[in-house]
Amino acid sequence: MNNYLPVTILTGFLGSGKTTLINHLLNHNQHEKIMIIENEFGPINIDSKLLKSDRNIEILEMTNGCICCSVQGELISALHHLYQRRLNGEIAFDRLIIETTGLADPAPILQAFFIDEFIRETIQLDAVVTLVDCENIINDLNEHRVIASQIGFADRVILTKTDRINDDEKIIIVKRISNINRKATILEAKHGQIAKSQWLDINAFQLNDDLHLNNGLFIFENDRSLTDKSILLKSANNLQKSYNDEICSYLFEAGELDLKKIGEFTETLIEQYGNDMLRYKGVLAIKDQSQKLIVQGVHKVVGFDYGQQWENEQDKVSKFIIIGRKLPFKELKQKFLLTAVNKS
Ligand SMILES: Nc1nc2c(ncn2[C@@H]2O[C@H](COP(=O)(O)OP(=O)(O)OP(=O)(O)O)[C@@H](O)[C@H]2O)c(=O)[nH]1
Repeated sequence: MNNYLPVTILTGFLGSGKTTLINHLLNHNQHEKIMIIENEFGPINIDSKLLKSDRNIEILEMTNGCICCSVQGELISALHHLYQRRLNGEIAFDRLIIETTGLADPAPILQAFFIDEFIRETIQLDAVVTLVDCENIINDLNEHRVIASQIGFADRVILTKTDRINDDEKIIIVKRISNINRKATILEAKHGQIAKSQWLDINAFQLNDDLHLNNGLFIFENDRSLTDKSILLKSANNLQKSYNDEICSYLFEAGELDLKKIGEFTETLIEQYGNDMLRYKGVLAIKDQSQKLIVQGVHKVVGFDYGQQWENEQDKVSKFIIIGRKLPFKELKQKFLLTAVNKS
């Protein structure tokens, strides 16, 4: 065991299948030891009873309230404590999963990883994984705002209970989720069955140039390569329904950009709208620069870095995606386009 400690935030509304997924992971992952932080409302944590006790699992329960509103500080000190005990050899585990209560907005949980310097430097936030209960999602989305937020923050959305719906219903659900979050890869798990490589060790918070935009459901052909299950969605092309979800994806595209102008645009954007920007990522082509400029952020926490080289001139297209709450899309698009270099 080394000091490297990856953390996955697992969210999903009440009954969406979080415990079922973890149980499946534990049954098929004998080599790794997993620490789980569970957070439920109320004084008794029922979930830990449902999780099969196993040698390769330790559960830390946080039952004083919801992580998201009252115990962010408690989460931070729990993370410090766990890390230190692991370092001292008092407990051994290879990864940590934070299973949130179904009612939690992931924002404050995510923020804990950025606001605390010690955590930022020692613990690697791997990804936010959100489960969606396909049997109930359409009704629940309209009634519980937190679900759109859980989907909006996700790097992976895993559909559950797909055995309870037909393909047409699945298409509608996939479209609705894509409308909210076009950056997350949408996958499927029946009764928790999904390979761990599909939702663990994603490295979603590393500054890399992977800006994968989803248009549908994905399956993994082998361990890592994603294949668009487009057949399922072709029949849905005429489904042009627009949704009124508060949170949705905004995509900006242009050619080469002026570094100073895009810097100013991003700064103003974050200053004005950072609170309403759940996640965002840009892979940008900068004039006279052979490397891709990567921008990635959560609310007002943003990181910039140069990534790989562009392979050839024709590929130099700048893409910037924001998953946000009620942003003035037309106005922002116009401002983004103004940062482009005029080629004439
Ligand atoms: N039909 C069907 N049922 C499922 C599937 N996945 C989970 N379930 C069932 O859904 C119910 C809720 O699953 P849990 O894993 O307890 O969900 P949870 O997200 O941990 O629930 P909370 O802790 O209440 O938020 C259980 O009865 C599961 O057996 C699935 O793919 N298909």
